[in-house]
Amino acid sequence: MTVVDLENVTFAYGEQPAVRDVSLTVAEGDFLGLIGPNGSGKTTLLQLMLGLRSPDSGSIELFGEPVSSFEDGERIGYVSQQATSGGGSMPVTVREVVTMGRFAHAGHGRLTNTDHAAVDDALETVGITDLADRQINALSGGQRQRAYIARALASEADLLALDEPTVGVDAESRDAFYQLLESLNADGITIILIEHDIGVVTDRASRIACINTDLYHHGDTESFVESDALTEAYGASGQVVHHHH
Ligand SMILES: Nc1ncnc2c1ncn2[C@@H]1O[C@H](COP(=O)(O)OP(=O)(O)OP(=O)(O)O)[C@@H](O)[C@H]1O
Repeated sequence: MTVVDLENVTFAYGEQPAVRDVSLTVAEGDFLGLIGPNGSGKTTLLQLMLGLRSPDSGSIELFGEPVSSFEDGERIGYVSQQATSGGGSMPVTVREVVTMGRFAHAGHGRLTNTDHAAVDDALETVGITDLADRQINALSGGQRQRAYIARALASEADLLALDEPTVGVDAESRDAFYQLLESLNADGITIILIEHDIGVVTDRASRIACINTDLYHHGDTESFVESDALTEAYGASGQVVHHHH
């Protein structure tokens, strides 16, 4: 089954396109690494895929339907850069954040036992049961990311989209975090991951999309490693791996 299908998608903020004529598909069960230099359109492309931005031209389907027909958050867990960087000062607990993932299921009624069980399961899966009653803003970066993943799991998302989720996370937590992603992927959740560390992407992802406004590569990780796409997309600057902060 095709989860995301982009055909000839172009998007510009002003005159200059951020994403140009990109066509690609993400299949159920894929672990897609989305890479490219700074400002190359990765976040924009991800937001287009999720229906958070409308393309200037081209078409986008999610789960075989036009992306515009999807309700906010339906079937999708999106962990944005802002979500994990600790922005927002809402005094909410981890349990409340994860419970928000159930609102689509609970409708306007009260949360059922099934909802509470789904929240407990999600907290358990990502290993933060002991943090459930802490304020979300009092967590470390890595713990906060797990909380947002748990929210996606509680919503029974089929697709998890993450935008540089390990910025500011120490190496050990980062490794554990990517192991969690791999095990979720093995359980059948489709993953799209923006990550600036190319070594991490080629180690973990089954497929790679490499962009710099234009799409330079889309295919399995092995064919990417053997191709010239990396040097072509990153240009002569030689800036292959960059670090934020
Ligand atoms: N809201 C916006 N308004 C205007 N221009 C924008 C906006 N967001 C992004 N851009 C521009 O569009 C281009 C693509 O940005 P985008 O954030 O998609 O790239 P990115 O690959 O995710 O970057 P990074 O790796 O630095 O996070 C950049 O040139 C950026 O300056």
